[in-house]
Amino acid sequence: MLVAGVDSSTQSCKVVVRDAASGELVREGRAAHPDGTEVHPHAWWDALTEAIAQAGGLDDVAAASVAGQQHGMVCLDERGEVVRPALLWNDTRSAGAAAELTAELGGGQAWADAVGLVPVASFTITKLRWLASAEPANAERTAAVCLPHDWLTWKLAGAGGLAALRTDRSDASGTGYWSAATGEYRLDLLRHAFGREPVVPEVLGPTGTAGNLASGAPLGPGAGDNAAAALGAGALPGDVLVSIGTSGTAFSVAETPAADPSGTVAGFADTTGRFLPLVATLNAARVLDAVAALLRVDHTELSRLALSAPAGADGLVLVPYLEGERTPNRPLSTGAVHGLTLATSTPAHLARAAVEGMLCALADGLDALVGQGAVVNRVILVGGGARSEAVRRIAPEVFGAPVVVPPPGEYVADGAARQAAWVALGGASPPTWSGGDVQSFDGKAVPRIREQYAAAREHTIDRTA
Ligand SMILES: Nc1ncnc2c1ncn2[C@@H]1O[C@H](COP(=O)(O)OP(=O)(O)O)[C@@H](O)[C@H]1O
Ligand SMILES: O=C(CO)[C@@H](O)[C@H](O)COP(=O)(O)O
Repeated sequence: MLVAGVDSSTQSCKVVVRDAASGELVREGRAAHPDGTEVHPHAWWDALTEAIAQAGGLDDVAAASVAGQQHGMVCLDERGEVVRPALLWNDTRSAGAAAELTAELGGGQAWADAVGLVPVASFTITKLRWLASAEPANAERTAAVCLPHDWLTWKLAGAGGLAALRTDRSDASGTGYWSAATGEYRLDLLRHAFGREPVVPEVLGPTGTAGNLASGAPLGPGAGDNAAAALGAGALPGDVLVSIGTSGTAFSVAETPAADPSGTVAGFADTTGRFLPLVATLNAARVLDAVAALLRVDHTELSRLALSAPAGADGLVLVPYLEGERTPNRPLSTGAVHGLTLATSTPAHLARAAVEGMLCALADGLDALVGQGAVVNRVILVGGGARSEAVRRIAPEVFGAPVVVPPPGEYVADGAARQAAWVALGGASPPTWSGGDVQSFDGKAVPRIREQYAAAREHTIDRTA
């Protein structure tokens, strides 16, 4: 029996077809998404269609699930047409709306108590407030609001009217108007932010059916991409996953919901009925892409250069806020390089500083997770950036914990496929799939890297345009 999993992530769409019982990879496909922080959902549909065709189609799968980038605002009119291009999780134009909403409810503690998170520009609720004030005509036409994975699932199921929209706990928990702790929508907060109450998707449990493919096979509830990665990588208690994709994320599966009034840790839900406390940065793999482009080298050479410089890069520090930042909440910030001397003005030092700076921002996130009760026995590194040898070797020096890297793979799409297998096979828990051999990296912590980063990270300037 075959099942399919989809990862509609920021930069691309990936489809895997796996054996439901063993997890063995049978077929796969992928297609690129357009650049930008505002993307028309039709571009995701085109990429999904292409990736499905590459993967040999879905006619023979017993179930399928879609995972996707979180938080993106997809507005639909009464007929189910898309009202405007979606604002993605990394679009910072709603930063002002986030500050307004936080103040209006009485601050971070009130939001953490209500929905387990404190508004920042990434979250859907702030984008809806922005829409209501910046584009009132589009807000007026909006009859329903959903997320990228909800919309793609709905399309695969035949787009049968707004009442057919479905979502899952993990993605609902990133909207700002659904509480992981209570499992209920906070439609009062949605109304407060948007001025009225559009249709929102029904939230399914871990193996609920969101609709059916043309073949009649069920579609699982799907998931936010980070929750799907946790399922795909088979994270255990004491594991913290760090994903280095377009976003950098650090998260763990927890038995109790998080409610961090500082907003650093978001109290999301997972795919199994548990919780997923998570810290996200806006700047991860693309920092390495940018520095590789600057140095006119590919990723293999960037990695070689980084590993040829000493730990700490002789004091050269790169603060990686190239896209503004979400954690810490500095949407207008730019990146910075500190510690330039004649000796540190080399490609190797800059490459090392880029890897260290990107990882230091994530290490700050790990500290925050520990502050919310997470135990870090080991870090599981996934995402495109985890393919870099320099990232793998430098990560334990920065994180101060052993790092394991599962075999290169599409862990988000795999998590979606594992959810689909759970839907197809039934049972109290998802099927056990063997994950393959992990590589372990046990380098000793080098505290100086984080100390010099901590001294440098406040010294940035805001963008002027
Ligand atoms: N060997 C590598 N070293 C560093 N970065 C890499 C490497 N291979 C891919 N990447 C980067 O990983 C990113 C894609 O990772 P992925 O996890 O698929 O992102 P997303 O899920 O956000 O679309 C791209 O920015 C890509 O350039
Ligand atoms: O906003 C978040 C998590 O809160 C991001 O992690 C998005 O879910 C995008 O993920 P990638 O495309 O970078 O994997």
